[in-house]
Amino acid sequence: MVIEFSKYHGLGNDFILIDNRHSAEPIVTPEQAIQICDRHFGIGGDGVIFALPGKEGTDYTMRIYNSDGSEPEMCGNGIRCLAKFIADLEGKSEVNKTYKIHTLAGVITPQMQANGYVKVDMGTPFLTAAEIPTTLSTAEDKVIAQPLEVAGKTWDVTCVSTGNPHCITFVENSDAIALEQIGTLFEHHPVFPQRINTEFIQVVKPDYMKMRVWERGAGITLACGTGACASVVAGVLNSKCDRFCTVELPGGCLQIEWSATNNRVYMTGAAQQVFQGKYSL
Ligand SMILES: N[C@H](CCC[C@H](N)C(=O)O)C(=O)O
Repeated sequence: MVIEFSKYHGLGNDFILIDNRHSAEPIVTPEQAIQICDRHFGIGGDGVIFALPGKEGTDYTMRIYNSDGSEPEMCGNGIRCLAKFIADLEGKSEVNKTYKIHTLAGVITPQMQANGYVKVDMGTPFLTAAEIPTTLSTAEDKVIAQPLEVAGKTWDVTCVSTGNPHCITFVENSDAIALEQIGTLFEHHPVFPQRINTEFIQVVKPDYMKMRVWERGAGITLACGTGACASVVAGVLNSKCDRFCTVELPGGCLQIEWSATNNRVYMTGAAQQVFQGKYSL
């Protein structure tokens, strides 16, 4: 089977996007997604994203497979890429156009901005141990600055779900973290029954933080949108940052706001198409 695809990235977090509007199920299997994402034997990417028909009153449905074939609930950089992909498919790019996208994390609404960026209402964060999920605290308790032993060191971690699970720890120097060695130890730690995305945050000033990330199902990526949102929520919960914060990732910057008025998180950033092609499965 030959599939047509478009390659997009959000701050270097890169995805293969597939027009799946003619089928209610993804036309590529998780096993095929692993092959497609391989950077030597396939197209190369952090994941595969499908634009499926909308349901329950939404315009489209987003499904995504990580590069290890697992299916996460949501992807922040990915949904900005999807919004751009949809505008390209529909042959129009309307400033302030908002798409209603059905995801496994609920209905998410990306809005096209005049400067070409995309602003996304990411919904409300989930903070109890049961909602992450994690066994680090009792089910109905929040997980804020809790000790977690990883690689012979005790880390103070705060857990936030943005539809997908995140573990955030604040460090003096995010560049000094040996992500290659410890990222997978966090991801597969037994206190995270659905694995975890882990963010290492250096707060430069109250409205500016640096972030590095080890993603569940993808490893080290250049950016993580849901992770940036979760990190600002964790920063506010730990009184380390403002509710409106710039997050600098290796691939670029995102503007994140955790609204004090409606408890929703907003993410604004770029998303770009880099090439299109056909791939033989
Ligand atoms: N690897 C993540 C999904 C992609 C999230 C990230 N790429 C983003 O931009 O939010 C997970 O399994 O939860």
